[in-house]
Amino acid sequence: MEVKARAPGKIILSGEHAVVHGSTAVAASIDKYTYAYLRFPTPSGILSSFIVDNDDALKLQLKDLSLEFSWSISRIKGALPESGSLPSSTPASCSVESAKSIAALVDEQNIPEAKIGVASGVSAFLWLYLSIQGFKPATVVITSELPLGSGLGSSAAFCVALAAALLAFTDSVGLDMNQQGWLLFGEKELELVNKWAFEGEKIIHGKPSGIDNTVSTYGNMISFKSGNLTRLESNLPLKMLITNTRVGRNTKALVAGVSERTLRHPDAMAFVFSAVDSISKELTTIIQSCAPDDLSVTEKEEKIAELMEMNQGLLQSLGVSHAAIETVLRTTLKYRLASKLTGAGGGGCVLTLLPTFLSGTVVDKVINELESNGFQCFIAGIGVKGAEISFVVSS
Ligand SMILES: Nc1ncnc2c1ncn2[C@@H]1O[C@H](COP(=O)(O)OP(=O)(O)OP(=O)(O)O)[C@@H](O)[C@H]1O
Ligand SMILES: C[C@@](O)(CCO)CC(=O)[O-]
Ligand SMILES: [Mg+2]
Repeated sequence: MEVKARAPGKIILSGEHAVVHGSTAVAASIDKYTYAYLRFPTPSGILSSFIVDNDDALKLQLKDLSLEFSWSISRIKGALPESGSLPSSTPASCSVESAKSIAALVDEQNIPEAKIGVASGVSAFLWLYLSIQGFKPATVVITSELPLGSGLGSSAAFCVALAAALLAFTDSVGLDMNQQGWLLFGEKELELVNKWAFEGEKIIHGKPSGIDNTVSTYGNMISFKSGNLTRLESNLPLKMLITNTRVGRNTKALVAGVSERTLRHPDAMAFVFSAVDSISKELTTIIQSCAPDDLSVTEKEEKIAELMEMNQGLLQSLGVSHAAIETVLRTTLKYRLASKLTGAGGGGCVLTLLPTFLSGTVVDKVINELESNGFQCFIAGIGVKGAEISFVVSS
C-alpha cells in the first residue's frame, strides 16, 4: 500500500510576523512542492523501487538532506506507549512529556551537527506519524522542490504533505483508492489536514500563526487573521521575482526575536502591527477589485508596489531584515522595482513585483545583476492548488 502527497510552498505578500500578533496577512501558494511518500510493508514482502522493507521499523528518508532514520517499533512503544490512542480525527498538541520522549528518539539518531536544524522537522514527523498511524511499521520518504529554511514555507509544506499522506489511509478521510492521478481532498478533510499540519508547525516554529500551513493546504491566495482564513478571488495577473539570498535562518528564532521586541516596546510595536494590518487589508481590497480585462492594472500594480515597500520598512523596524536582503532591495530599486522580504526574513527570500508591462530585457538585467551577487532568482507560478494525494497502484 503506497500513497504520495504533495503540498505547495508559499509567498507572503504582506503581514509576516505581524500575523503572529493578530494582524491580517496575505499569502499565495507557489508551484514548488514538497512530496511525502508513505508505504506500509506488503504482506508478500514484494519490494518497492525506492525502499527495502523492514517489517518492524518506522523509517524516514529525507532525500533533500541525504538523511535516513530508523526506529524499531518496540523502541517507539517503550518511549511513547500512548501513541495512536486518540482518533486521527482529533488533532492533538504534543505535550511536554511526549516532546521529551520524541527528543530522546531523535537524539539517538545522531544527526550531524551541520544538519541539526532538521531535528525539529524529524520531531514533527514522529508526532504526526505516531498520532495518526500509531505503531504501524512503514517507510516515509520526503523530497522537496523548495529551498529549506528560506521563507517559502518549507516547514509548512513538509507538515501538510505528511499530514495528507498519513490521513489518506485512515477512516477520517474516505477517498477512493482506485482513483488515478492527483486527487483533491473535500472541505472536511482539508480542515483535518490543516489542523494536523498546524500541530507539526508548532513543533518546528514554536508559535506559528497558522498562515503557512493554511495556504499550503488550501492553495490559491488567502488573507489570514487570528486563525481565520478568507479565500481571495483575483483576476490580477501578479508576477513576482523570487530572489533567494541563500543566507540561512530559522523561523523559530526570528519569531521569538519579534516577540521579545514586543515585550520591550509594547506600545510602539502595537502601532507597527496595526500599520501592517491596514496594509494587508488595502492589499486584499486591491487584489479582489480587479475585474477580467481590467484597464487599471498598472495603477493597481503601482499601489501594490508602494504597499510592499511600506511593509518592508515595517519589517525592518521589527528587526527581521538582513544585509543581504538590503542588497536585493537596493539592486531592484535601481530598476524602479519594489521588493520586500517574504516569510520570516533574516536572510532567505525576497519578492520583487514585476509589473505586467515591464520589458523582458529589464527583467533579464535585474536577474543578471542579482545573480552576479551570488543570489538565486526564479519566477514562480502563483496561486496553485493546495494539498493533493495520489494512490500508487502496485504492480
Ligand atoms: N524537505 C524537508 N525535509 C526535511 N525537513 C524539512 C523539509 N522542509 C522543511 N523541513 C523542516 O523545516 C525546517 C525549516 O523551517 P523554517 O520554518 O525555519 O523555514 P521555512 O518554513 O522554509 O521558512 P518560513 O517559515 O519563513 O516560510 C527545517 O530545518 C526542517 O526541520
Ligand atoms: C514569520 C511568520 O509570520 C511567517 C513565516 O512564513 C511566522 C508565522 O506566521 O507563523
Ligand atoms: Mg516555516
